[in-house]
Amino acid sequence: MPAIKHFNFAQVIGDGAIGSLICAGMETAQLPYGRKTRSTMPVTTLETYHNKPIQLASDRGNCQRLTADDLLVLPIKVHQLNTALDECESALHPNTTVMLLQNGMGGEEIVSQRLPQQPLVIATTSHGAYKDNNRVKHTGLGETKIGSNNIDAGHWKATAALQLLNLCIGPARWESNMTHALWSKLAVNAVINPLTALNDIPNGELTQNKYRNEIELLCTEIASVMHSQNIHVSTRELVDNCLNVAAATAKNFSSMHQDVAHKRKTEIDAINGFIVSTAQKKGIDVPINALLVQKIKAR
Ligand SMILES: NC(=O)C1=CN([C@@H]2O[C@H](COP(=O)(O)OP(=O)(O)OC[C@H]3O[C@@H](n4cnc5c(N)ncnc54)[C@H](OP(=O)(O)O)[C@@H]3O)[C@@H](O)[C@H]2O)C=CC1
Ligand SMILES: CC(C)(CO)C(=O)C(=O)O
Repeated sequence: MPAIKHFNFAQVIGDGAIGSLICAGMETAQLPYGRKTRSTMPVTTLETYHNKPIQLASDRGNCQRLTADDLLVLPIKVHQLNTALDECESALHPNTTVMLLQNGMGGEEIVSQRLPQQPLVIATTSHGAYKDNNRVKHTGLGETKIGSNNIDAGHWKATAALQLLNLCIGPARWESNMTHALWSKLAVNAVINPLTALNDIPNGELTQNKYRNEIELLCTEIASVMHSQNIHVSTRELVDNCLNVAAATAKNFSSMHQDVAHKRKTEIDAINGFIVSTAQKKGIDVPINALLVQKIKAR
């Protein structure tokens, strides 16, 4: 069997929760990586799920010059992508692979409009991590899906990206239909994130009966928008999936809950906002999603 080719170097943008998990995986596997951070107190340590501390490589303020055999990892929010690309675009080779890793939609469009020829892989993860000053704690084990609309699964860059994610936030698997995987995750985030943020509750509380009606109405809207994108799921499947994730992450406070609590910009535009704008284009009414966008923005 031929040896797997790795990326020569991975440039990770930010020292966020998920980015730090990825760096810790590369640190452990002794793969070359760099971090571009901008905080006054950058993350130095990742505490693993089993409480083992891993020291991360020192950060640098700039993106390093990257070659065709390197990887740019963007584990940042959709609304942070344009700034990151402004800062990194000139450091990219036309064949540097770019990896997107975030909740919500719109990231692929931003990157492919700005860098239409760039090899691009898109990933979504259900691992949980929490950033507290200069430490990140791996709080929940999950899995990661990855796919691409411009690299074949057999290309070495696809294999290398999958291998990297398996080392850092595995188990990871290649999805031939990433659009489907992203919509499924979007549906979960569109229910759990705003409802936990607005009701100030951990994820597990959403399994209580008093939230069931709102969750069902929300999932009915989301299922009809997904249907308009040729993704055929029933309201029942969406509700069950949301409740399963809420139960599996019962003690977690969702990322939107944390953003609201810390008065940070939320990802509502890339989550429920994306559902609303997709629905508008198709002439579908989604009043509950629209109301959640309004309510989160009013926080
Ligand atoms: N944390 C989790 O458990 C999970 C998160 N996700 C998703 O993954 C994505 C990332 O989440 P998470 O890691 O939690 O987010 P964080 O806010 O912890 O991480 C993003 C980090 O990147 C930094 N950053 C953004 N742009 C730049 C830039 N141009 N240069 C340098 N640093 C930059 C931010 O800095 P600053 O603070 O200054 O903005 C921030 O520290 C989100 O879409 C989230 O929804 C998905 C699954 C689970
Ligand atoms: C899966 C879930 C809801 C876990 O909290 C999440 O992705 C988030 O908080 O953004």
